Amino acid sequence: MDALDLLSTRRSVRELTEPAPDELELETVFQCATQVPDHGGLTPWRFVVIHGSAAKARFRRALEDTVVQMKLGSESMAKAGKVADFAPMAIAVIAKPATAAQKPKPEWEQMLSAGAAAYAIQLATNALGYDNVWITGLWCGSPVLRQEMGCGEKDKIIGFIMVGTAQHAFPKEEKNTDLEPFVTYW
Ligand SMILES: Cc1cc2nc3c(=O)[nH]c(=O)nc-3n(C[C@H](O)[C@H](O)[C@H](O)COP(=O)(O)O)c2cc1C
Repeated sequence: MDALDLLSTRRSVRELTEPAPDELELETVFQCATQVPDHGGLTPWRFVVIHGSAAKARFRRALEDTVVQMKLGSESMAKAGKVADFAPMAIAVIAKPATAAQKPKPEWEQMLSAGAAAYAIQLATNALGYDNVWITGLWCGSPVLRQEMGCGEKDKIIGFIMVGTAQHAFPKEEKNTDLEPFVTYW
């Protein structure tokens, strides 16, 4: 797919089913995710792939334990189930600021690099023919998920890229944004 076509027609998809990328395709996806701009070469990102029945069961348990631990109630428990079943694959993107680096860069810059990595995962999976959506919700702040994913104090789960194949065909058209409010030419 032409790069500009991909960038100008990308859409999030919320109804996702099998198939999801295989191991070889994931290698490509993470090669793309790790080519993002990265001031100082600090590699401030980590990725956790949740795929397959064992991983999905672990994810579900962590989501449900979050609801119990944070006393969030039955509505959130239902949401936890939906997140667990959202897609055949979830990729957690964790911003891992290298604060102890010899020449650290501001944390906000490192967060943005992780955000770029998340977007690269979206674009790369799209380019491979899959669909996805980036979600966050209260799950990103979950102490259970943070611990399960080995987050340090400064680390932030910045999203879960839910990946699979669109259940229904959908039109891919350019958004044709009215650019006037967003762009100034000096
Ligand atoms: C950091 C971030 C967090 C998001 N969190 C959620 C979320 O928790 N739930 C949700 O439905 N959409 C969430 N979205 C929005 C969707 O990923 C998507 O971008 C939005 O629905 C617009 O669709 P589009 O990407 O096709 O334009 C989030 C987007 C970003 C960038």
